[in-house]
Amino acid sequence: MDHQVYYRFAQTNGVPQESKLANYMNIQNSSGSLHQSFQSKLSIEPKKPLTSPQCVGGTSLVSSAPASPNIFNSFTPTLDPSPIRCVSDHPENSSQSASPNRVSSCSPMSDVNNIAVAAYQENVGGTTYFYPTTSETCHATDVAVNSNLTSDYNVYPGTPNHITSLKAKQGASFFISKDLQMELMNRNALTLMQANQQYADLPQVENYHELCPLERIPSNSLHKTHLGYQASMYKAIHTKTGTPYCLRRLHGFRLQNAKCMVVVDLWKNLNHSNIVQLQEVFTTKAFGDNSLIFVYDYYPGSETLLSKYFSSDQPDPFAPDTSPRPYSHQKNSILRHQQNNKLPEFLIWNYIIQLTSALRLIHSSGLACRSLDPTKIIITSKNRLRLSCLGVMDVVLNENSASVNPLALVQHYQQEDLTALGKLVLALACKSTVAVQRENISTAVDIISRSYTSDLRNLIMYLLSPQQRKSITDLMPMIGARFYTQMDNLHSYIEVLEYELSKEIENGRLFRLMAKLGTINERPELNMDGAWAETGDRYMLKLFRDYVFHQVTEDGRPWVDMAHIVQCLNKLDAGVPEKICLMSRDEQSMLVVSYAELKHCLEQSFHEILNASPVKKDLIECETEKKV
Ligand SMILES: Nc1ncnc2c1ncn2[C@@H]1O[C@H](COP(=O)(O)OP(=O)(O)OP(=O)(O)O)[C@@H](O)[C@H]1O
Repeated sequence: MDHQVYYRFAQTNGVPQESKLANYMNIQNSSGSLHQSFQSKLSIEPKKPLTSPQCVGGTSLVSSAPASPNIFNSFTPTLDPSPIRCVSDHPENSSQSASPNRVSSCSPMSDVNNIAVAAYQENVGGTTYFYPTTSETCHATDVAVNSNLTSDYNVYPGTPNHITSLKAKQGASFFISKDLQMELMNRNALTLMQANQQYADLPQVENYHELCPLERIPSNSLHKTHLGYQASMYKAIHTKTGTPYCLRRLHGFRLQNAKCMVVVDLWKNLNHSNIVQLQEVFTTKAFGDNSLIFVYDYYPGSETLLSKYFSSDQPDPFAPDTSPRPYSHQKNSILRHQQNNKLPEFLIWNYIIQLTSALRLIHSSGLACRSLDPTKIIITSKNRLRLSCLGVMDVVLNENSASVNPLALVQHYQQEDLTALGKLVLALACKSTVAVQRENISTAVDIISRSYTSDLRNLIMYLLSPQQRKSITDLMPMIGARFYTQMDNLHSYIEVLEYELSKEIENGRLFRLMAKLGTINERPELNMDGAWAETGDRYMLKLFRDYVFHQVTEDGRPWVDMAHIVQCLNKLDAGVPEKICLMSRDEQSMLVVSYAELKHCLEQSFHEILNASPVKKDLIECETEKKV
């Protein structure tokens, strides 16, 4: 089959693009598809002109790679294998030396992001080549690496060394890791979750709608929690911002006075990574009663420490043994249970660090938690703990009477917090909530002395000792160097997340590019022009779309290669001077075109669409306005 090869430059108008811009050569190709044998035939082109350095504005991209049409072989994973050197403009370069072969009709390649690329053409053996003009060519001696030179495109920076081992484990990918993806998607799904039919009649409460219970709402009002008040939890969406929140409702609660709102304001200002932030507190009759609502940040997929570690499925080893077995027998079974189920010590210290960190802020703000309980601490992924019920006790008990010294009261509650922390750590170490009951404490401490370090035991003993006046700051030396381990783990995890994020930034960039391509390709009409998408610049982009996405093997089967797609899009985004060969669908014509030209076509065509569009929005608009 005969193919006509056209070298196209700048002349983007005219229908079709195959208007003869240059001489052509005929190439025999048996299959007609874009495959290697065809490519090898094309690479017979003389190398000399094609390897000449090409200067883009003040920056020269000196490439040793042949610029011959390269189809399958060009799918190497790097953007451009050639070394890229930044060359400053040299006065000598600006004088254009005329060459007999250079035709004055050569049109400078039009502005690509303000980068003018001029060109001349030359006929070698019947094939026309286009080169940058002398003014643009730069001598190697002029090369001066200018570190301040900024480009309008990003080059994929590779993977940081410390991530590579992890990457090797996970398997390199263009996308965010599967585990993280699943986790985030799961959270999204939970955030979008809607109440089923049973709760369809839940009202809108002030600015919060789409209420969805986070636990079964007990129909029995005798099911009391929170100091005698029935309580329920909902996810709700803020009507104005669309942000999800968590509402804790106390049923049938009448607020006597508004003094407690002073403390509420203190809680609202408390911001810490281990605290569920309180947003607001209000009363409502929307449920048909007097309800008190506490609005907190919503953390999808969280569960309480109680449900995570103290499952009711397993019998508690510390539960009173009614059988007539000797005490030693029960102690042995507790030991066995503890050995089989015990939490790793580093995890317990991890929790201690998080909880003490939150308590430190709370106490130093003149407040007390008062709900340090496994049911009021939520845990999300990566063992992140958060105190989830802050401020409720202060409002419900509302002890702001004149007779009470508020400072003394807070100090008392802070001491209670520390005792509660000791019990919590003991319960976690024994995996038993019954272990913290007064009669079990000595057995429990004995048990943990056998399983954990003396540091952990000492911390628990300190917190549970009734005599001393304790302080949260006393715990810091007890935690000691474990802080550094925790920090190191956190920093490593941040680096992993940043690496995952950087991949998605690249994907976002390519998505915007594809959004532009998709907006242009196959558009039925623009400004009453039904042939718009099939002519001029758009025709080039259509062929490019085929080149990127519709490659086939020699025998016509689809060739799906992500690396090829990503590489082509990256080169398009960068507008590199590398040329590719595009073929019309009827296989009668081929066009040799550079990515820089294609990028220009894309920008031009997209602008045409934007200019005709009444609404210019979101990503595409941002992207476009940034570049214009
Ligand atoms: N801020 C929050 N974001 C998301 N889910 C939360 C949040 N706070 C609590 N939850 C979830 O709501 C559910 C109920 O929480 P709650 O604090 O009422 O615990 P509980 O074990 O039911 O305690 P109680 O028996 O005292 O009501 C739990 O599954 C918990 O994980």
